[in-house]
Amino acid sequence: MTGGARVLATGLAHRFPGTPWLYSGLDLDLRPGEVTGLCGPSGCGKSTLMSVLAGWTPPVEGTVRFEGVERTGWIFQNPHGVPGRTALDHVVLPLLARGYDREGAQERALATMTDFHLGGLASRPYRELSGGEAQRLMLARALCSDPDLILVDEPTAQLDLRTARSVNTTLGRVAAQGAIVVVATHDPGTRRACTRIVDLGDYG
Ligand SMILES: Nc1ncnc2c1ncn2[C@@H]1O[C@H](COP(=O)(O)OP(=O)(O)OP(=O)(O)O)[C@@H](O)[C@H]1O
Repeated sequence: MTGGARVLATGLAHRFPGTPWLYSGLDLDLRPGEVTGLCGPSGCGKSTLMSVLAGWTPPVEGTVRFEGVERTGWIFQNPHGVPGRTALDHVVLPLLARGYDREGAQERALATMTDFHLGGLASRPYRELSGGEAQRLMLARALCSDPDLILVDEPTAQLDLRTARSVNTTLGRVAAQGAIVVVATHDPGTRRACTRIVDLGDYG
């Protein structure tokens, strides 16, 4: 995480072949510390825009400039883990892949999991985690890779109110640690956790 990252999108427009424009004329200037909520009705192009902001999908019109974005994390709506592996393993393994030794990786993973109120679940197999615990685990794992940009798709879609509230609080914490956070959501609670809302319905 460099802390000086910026994503500058200008004049974005997107459509799929043979279909109407999803959005057009969209400008975004995303900075660390911000949580930007992408809102709008189902099918308006939120996930498509996330893919454009991840640099995976080229925009049909417009440009996206990434400054100082070395690592991007994407947390999908339905997180997939390895059922028989522990919660801790899910956070440790990417750290090992980044060159941490086992002790260092476990220490960092546990500290981050504790931040996300998951410390007590470290040795629990992934298959026994609740939906909200799995979401928070994926956020903890993403944060451990020191991402400059984190894209989160519908993080509270299938969660109860209390768990959703805890996930929403987490988004602010991730941003406060210096990441640019972009979240696609329909949830009023998540909207309140955002520092800025982009309603794609305004660009249709
Ligand atoms: N590869 C594709 N080819 C053609 N159409 C696509 C493709 N991917 C998505 N679409 C269409 O583009 C539109 C926008 O999809 P997208 O998933 O970005 O919407 P969304 O706002 O994230 O929806 P939701 O809130 O339901 O998740 C939808 O009508 C979808 O069917």
